[in-house]
Amino acid sequence: MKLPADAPEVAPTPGDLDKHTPMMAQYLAVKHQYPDILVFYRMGDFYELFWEDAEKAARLLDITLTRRGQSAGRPITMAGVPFHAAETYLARLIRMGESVAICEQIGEVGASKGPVERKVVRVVTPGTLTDTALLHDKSEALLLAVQQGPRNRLGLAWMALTQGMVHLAECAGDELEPWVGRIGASEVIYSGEVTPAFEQRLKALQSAGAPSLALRPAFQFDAGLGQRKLLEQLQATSLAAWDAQSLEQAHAAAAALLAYAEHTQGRALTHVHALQVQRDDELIDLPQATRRNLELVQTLRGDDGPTLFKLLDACVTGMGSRLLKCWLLEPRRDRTAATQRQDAIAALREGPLDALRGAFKGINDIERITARLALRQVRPRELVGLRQSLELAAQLAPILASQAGLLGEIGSQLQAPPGCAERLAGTLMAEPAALVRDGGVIAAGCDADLDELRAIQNNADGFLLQLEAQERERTGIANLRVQFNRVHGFYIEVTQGQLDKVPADYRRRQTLKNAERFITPELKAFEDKALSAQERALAREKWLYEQLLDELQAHVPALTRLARAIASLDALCALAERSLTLGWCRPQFTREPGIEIAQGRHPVVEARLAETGSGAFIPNDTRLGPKQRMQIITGPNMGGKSTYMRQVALICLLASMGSWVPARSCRLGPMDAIHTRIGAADDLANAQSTFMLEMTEAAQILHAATPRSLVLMDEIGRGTSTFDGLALASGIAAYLHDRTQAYTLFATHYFELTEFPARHHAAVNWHVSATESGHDIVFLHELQPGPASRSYGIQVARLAGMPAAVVHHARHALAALEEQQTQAREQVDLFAPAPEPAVATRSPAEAALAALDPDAMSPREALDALYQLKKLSS
Ligand SMILES: Nc1ncnc2c1ncn2[C@@H]1O[C@H](COP(=O)(O)OP(=O)(O)OP(=O)(O)O)[C@@H](O)[C@H]1O
Repeated sequence: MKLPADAPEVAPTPGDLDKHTPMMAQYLAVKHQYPDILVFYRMGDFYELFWEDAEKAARLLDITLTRRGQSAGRPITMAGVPFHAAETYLARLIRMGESVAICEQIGEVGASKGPVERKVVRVVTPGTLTDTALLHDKSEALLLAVQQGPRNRLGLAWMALTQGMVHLAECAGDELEPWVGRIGASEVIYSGEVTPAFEQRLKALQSAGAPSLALRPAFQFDAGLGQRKLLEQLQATSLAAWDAQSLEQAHAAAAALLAYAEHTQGRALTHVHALQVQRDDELIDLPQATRRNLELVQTLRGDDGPTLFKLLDACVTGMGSRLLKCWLLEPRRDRTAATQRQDAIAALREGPLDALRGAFKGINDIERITARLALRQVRPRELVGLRQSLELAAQLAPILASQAGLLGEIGSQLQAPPGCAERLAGTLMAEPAALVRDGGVIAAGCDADLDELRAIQNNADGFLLQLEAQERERTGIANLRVQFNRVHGFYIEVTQGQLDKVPADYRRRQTLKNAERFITPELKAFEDKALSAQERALAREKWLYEQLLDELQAHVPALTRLARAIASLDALCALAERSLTLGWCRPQFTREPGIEIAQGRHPVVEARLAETGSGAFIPNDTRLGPKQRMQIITGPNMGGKSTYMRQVALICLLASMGSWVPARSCRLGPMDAIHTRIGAADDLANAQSTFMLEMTEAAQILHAATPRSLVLMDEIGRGTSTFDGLALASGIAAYLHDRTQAYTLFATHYFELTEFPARHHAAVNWHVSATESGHDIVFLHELQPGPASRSYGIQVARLAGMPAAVVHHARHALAALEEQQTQAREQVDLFAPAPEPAVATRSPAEAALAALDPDAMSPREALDALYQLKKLSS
């Protein structure tokens, strides 16, 4: 991997191209167009990288760096990856957030003087992946474009290239982080003209482990162009049908999004013809912290499981899994879709479930194959997969024949485009070669010319045997052989001892140690015919394949529709299967506010307990409404407080996505957000301490929550001294109770807080039960009314294997502390209303200054504001 000692080379600038070898000049011209990303430059069976690219690739991929020859007097450092293994290397680079321009040989070798013509055919970037081998089959690779508009507005446009749908949204400038977090893009593009502060925020997102960033020219972020491009993609005359006509900033982002996507694919996006506008008041808000704390798609340790999604994902197809994940992460406030899904689950449970799930087996990822077809990247074997899938999909619609509602609607969309499967079957071999360029892809009988060319090749064997017999007889050489190899073509081989019998018309082709190889005019003529037949057959196959792709383009919209219908059906079947297997019930939506759950369970903990045989899960009830909005939950460590709170949130989320829920019954009023403040991990990357993070998250919740939000507060205040923590916890509880009025589950170890309900009418004490048996503690995990009598911390420490001396010491210390506290207690009233804070009066200039947003101002506006301030302060 390391170069021989002397210095790394810096790539020469293209200014002095004529001093370079023709090939390096060609390379440098390509590299000049892609200065910031790696260029894979095709040379025969390898993709080569040069100079800095080579050094970077050698470092990232641990491949050998070599030095070969010179160009313009400088040694050429290079590193290469074999063409056939390129995908593995690409996948690794993409995972590291790198992008790669793939430069292929497009001209014929020897067609002209100088190097073969080469061209960048596509750019592989983390957010624009379409290659099945590079994609995770259960998640999308999303590209997001962000436009920083005036007046503190942001425009967002995003898409998965394999889906063909553009999403648009606009939000306030300070909402960038939650939106980017929610969208979960793999790559974010932004204009070269954003303010430095804005760019800094994007970079901070990136360092928090999120997407890779790409800077794009400012002129591409053009609202007018965006609107035109969207209309073109949608083949519509107005965006009004999507209620998207006034989203100017989002249009600007869409312009850059589509331009970048086209640029990476090297062609127009003919499969993109769907649009969805997302408004933040349409979805139930699941902030990043909530997704993380509830372990929806990733555990707190960053693993794929056990998570709620992993438990839910009984889908048979990748398309189904991806859609299910989307339902889970984007539940809607409006319950229409959720109710339709619940109805569908009920109907599936009644009958067609097993038949449908059986029929999904063997169906390939039609969605991704279709996108690759539209981008003309599809491989022969994927098309054979598509054909098989279309045949299998034909069995689905009859199973849904008698269904109404959502299932009936899906059933009507399960139509394969007429003639498509037949066309594929008639054109492609049943087991074609991996790549068209190798031949062996187009079926026999599909094209008369191809059949004829193949016949010439196939007849070669017969011809050679016949020629061999004829020549043996003519020359009397019994061991004469007529053969073929790739390098030398056809030849007649005669061993040393027989050379005197060689006739005059034999021309020498090659001399070996023990034999000579010859060619005759007759064999030469045959060779020309056979070799040209082979070349022509390959060219013909390529042409026929292109014809097939041309023809299939017309089916792309229908195939996309079919893929979506199968994905929905698969996701619904998964939910129905889960509801049956895990014993879930159908939740009821109500107009009145409230959360009522009878015998609720935490689905993931319950599954874990069942898996490990560690006993049954103890169900618990929940009742929250306008009169009882807040539960103060106390009880021992390990008692089940966190589990209980999370289970309430998960049940609400499952219900809102349209799933059935782990409970005996559930009634759910309107809901707009689920906020959680649970546990804390230091965010060292962003230089935030545990306590700072805890307070930041809590503050965000207090600002964002509404009476329709569910708030989970787990042990708030524990990150600082007891008094600070207790004082803050009581302040936060009072704010949530009096002002925010959200449904709140408030778990705490501060016993003082159990006095809170006495002064706050909508709060009530609950505790998780435990009993003592001797010195040991037994957790009952049952939620009971009233405060916990004690905390059992010392017993839990003993269970955890704490040395006996420490436990003994702790018992004594505890007794002393408790005595001291009883004496001090009466003097402090934690919940006495605090006097109103003195509000410092602001001068008019200060007020005007506070209202300014420098990020959103043009230089002209900034100057005007400065004059205005000067006037106010004089
Ligand atoms: N309802 C239940 N039924 C059965 N087991 C449960 C139940 N609730 C919790 N458990 C078990 O107890 C363990 C501890 O639960 P949990 O983390 O919720 O306790 P906690 O009260 O929040 O503890 P701490 O205060 O230390 O955070 C869980 O991992 C689970 O195995």
